[in-house]
Amino acid sequence: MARLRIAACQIDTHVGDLDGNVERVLDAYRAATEAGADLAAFPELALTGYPPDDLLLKPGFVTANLEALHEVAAATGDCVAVIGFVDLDRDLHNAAAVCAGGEVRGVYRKCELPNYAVFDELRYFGRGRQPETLYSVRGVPVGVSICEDAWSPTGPIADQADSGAEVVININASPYAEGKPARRERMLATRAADASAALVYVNQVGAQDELVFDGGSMAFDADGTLLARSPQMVEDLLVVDIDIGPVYRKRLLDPRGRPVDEQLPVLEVSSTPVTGGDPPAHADGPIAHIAPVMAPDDEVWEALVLGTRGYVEKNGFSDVVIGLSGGIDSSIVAVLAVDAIGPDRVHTVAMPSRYSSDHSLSDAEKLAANLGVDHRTIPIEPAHAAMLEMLAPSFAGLDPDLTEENVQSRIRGQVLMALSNKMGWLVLSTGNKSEAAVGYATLYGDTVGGYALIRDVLKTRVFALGRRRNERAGHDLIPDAVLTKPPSAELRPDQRDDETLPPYEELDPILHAYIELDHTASEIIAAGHDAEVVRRVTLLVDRAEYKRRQSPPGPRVTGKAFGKDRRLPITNGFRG
Ligand SMILES: Nc1ncnc2c1ncn2[C@@H]1O[C@H](COP(=O)(O)OP(=O)(O)OC[C@H]2O[C@@H]([n+]3cccc(C(=O)O)c3)[C@H](O)[C@@H]2O)[C@@H](O)[C@H]1O
Ligand SMILES: Nc1ncnc2c1ncn2[C@@H]1O[C@H](COP(=O)(O)OP(=O)(O)OP(=O)(O)O)[C@@H](O)[C@H]1O
Ligand SMILES: NC(=O)CC[C@H](N)C(=O)O
Repeated sequence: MARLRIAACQIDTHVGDLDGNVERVLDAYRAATEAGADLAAFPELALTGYPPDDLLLKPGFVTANLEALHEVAAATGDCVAVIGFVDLDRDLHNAAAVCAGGEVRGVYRKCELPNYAVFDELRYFGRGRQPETLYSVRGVPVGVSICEDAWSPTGPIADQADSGAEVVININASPYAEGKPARRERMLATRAADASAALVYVNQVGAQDELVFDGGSMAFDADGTLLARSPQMVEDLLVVDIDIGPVYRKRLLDPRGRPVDEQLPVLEVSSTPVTGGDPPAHADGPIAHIAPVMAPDDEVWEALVLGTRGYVEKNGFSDVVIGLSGGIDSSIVAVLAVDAIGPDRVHTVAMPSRYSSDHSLSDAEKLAANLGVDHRTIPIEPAHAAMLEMLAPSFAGLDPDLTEENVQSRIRGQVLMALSNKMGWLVLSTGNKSEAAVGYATLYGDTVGGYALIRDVLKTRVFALGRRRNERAGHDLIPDAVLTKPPSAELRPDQRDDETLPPYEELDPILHAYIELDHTASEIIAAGHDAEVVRRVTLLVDRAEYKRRQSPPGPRVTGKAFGKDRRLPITNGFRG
C-alpha cells in the first residue's frame, strides 16, 4: 500500500532569535530527512517564534524573517518542508511556506485569525483568502493550514478536503491550558473524519513569557483514529506513515468526500510518486508512537516546570533565588525551580523576623536539604528594628497596623533584590492565584521578583500539587508539616491567613467562578455561596487590579490567567 511519511517537528523556538530558530528548524529538518520523511512540518511562525507581538511592527524584523526563510528554503531537498513565517505584501500575514528543492514553492496564508483570550492576531495580520492551492507531494494532494484554521468546521480544511486533499497539515502555536490537550484531540479527530482526510497536527513546545506550549503533536487517519501522538512538554520528532489507500476508499463510500465542482489548483512540489514498494511503517521505535497523556496534576506541574525553565534559560539567567518561609507556596516554588533547572542553580534564603516560628526555619532548612540547594539564613531583625525606629517620629500616637507588617515583607524583598543585583540571580516570586486575586500580598514586598511560577494556581491546588509531587518522589520531599500546617504570613504574633480571608476551600470556588468563569457576584450568590463573603471577596478582587498590574508575569495553566488573558480596568465602578 502506498504511504506518505510525515515528520511533525515539535520544536522549541525562541521569540526574536531568528538565527537560532533557523538552526533549530534545520536540525529538525535533517533529522526528518534521515528518518526518510517525505514532508517535515514545523510550528506556526517557527522562524520568528510565537507570539512575536509588537516586534511585528518593526519592518526590519519582518525583513530579517524573510531572509531566514530563504536560508531555510535553500537547504531543502526532496523532503518538503512546511514552515511558519511572516509573509509580507501590502499587509503582514501569518503564513506557511512550502519549500522543496532549495526554494519556496508555495505560500499559504492563515485565514482564521484568533483575536480572543491571549491572542491578538488581528492587531498584526491580514486574513488570507480561502485556500488557493493544494500541494502535490509525491503525487498525494496535501492541504496546508495554520492553527485556528483547524478550529472552524467550515474553514480551510473543509475546502481543501472538498478539492480532494488526502492529507491535511496543520501547523500550530497552541498554548497550554488545563484540559485543552484532550479538547484539541477530540476536535481534530472530528475534523479529520469530516474531511475524510488524514490530518497531521504539529504544535510548538516551550515557554514564552506567560505562555506555555505543551506540544502533543498528533496524527489521525481519515476516520479520525489517532495514529500517533508526541509526548507533552518536550521536543519531539513524530514520524508517521500515512496510508493513502484507505483515504481514497473512504472517499468513494462517504458522500462528504465527493469532489465539488470548483476544485483548487494543485501545485506539484515533489514529483516521485508514492508506490506500494515504499518501505513499510516501522513497527516500533520513533515511528508512529502514541505517547501517553499525563494525569491532570502532573500535566499542570510539568507545564509550570517548562514555563520556569523557558523563562530562566531564554532570558539568560544562570541561577534563581527564593525566599523560603517554610510555608507551602515558597516550598512549591523551590521544588518547581529544582525540577526546572536543577539544584545547583537554585538558592534559598530564610529571613526570620521577631514573629517567625521555630518550625518555619526548620521546615525551610529541611526542604532545602531534601532538594540539595544552597540555603542561607539572613535574619531581618536589624533592618526591621531600624525601620521602626526611623518611622517612629512620624508614626507617634498611631497604633501598629498593616503598615508594620508590610515593612517586614518589604525588607525581605530588599534582601532578595540585593542578592539578585550582586549575584545576577533571578528572584522567583511565590504568590499564588488566590493571593494575587484578593491582593493578599505586599506591593514591593513579597510581590518582588521577575517571574511568578504559581501565579495561575489557586491555593487549594497548590496543596494538591505538593501532595502529588511527594507521591511521585515516593517520600516526603516536601516535609509533611509544610503540607499540613495552617497557612500564615507570620507578620504578627499567631497570625493565620484564614482570620483575614475565608478558608481557601470556600474562597477558591468563588475566585474560580468570578475570575475564570467571569460570573458576576450576583450570579455566584445565586449559585449558593454566602452573599456577604461573595461581596467582600469580589470587591477585594476588583480593588487589587492595580497590584496585579505591577506584579511579575507567570506561566498560564488555566483557561483564564491574570495578565494578557484577563484585561480588566483598574479604575472600575461595576459591582455586578
Ligand atoms: N487603586 C490603587 N492604585 C494604585 N495604588 C493603590 C491603589 N490602591 C491602593 N494603592 C496603594 O497600595 C498600597 C496598599 O498596598 P500594600 O502596600 O501592598 O498593602 P495592603 O494591600 O494594604 O496590605 C497587604 C496585604 O497583604 C497581606 N499579606 C502581606 C504579606 C504577605 C502575605 C501572605 O501571607 O502572602 C499577605 C496583608 O496581610 C495585607 O492584607 C496603598 O498604601 C497605596 O499606596
Ligand atoms: N521567614 C521567611 N523567610 C524567608 N522568606 C519569607 C519568610 N516569610 C515570608 N517569606 C517570603 O515571603 C512570601 C510570602 O510569604 P508569607 O509567609 O507571608 O505567606 P504565603 O504567601 O503563605 O507564602 P508561604 O506559603 O511560602 O509562606 C513567602 O512565600 C516567602 O517567599
Ligand atoms: N495560534 C493560534 O491560532 C491558536 C488558536 C487556537 N484556537 C489554540 O489555542 O490552539
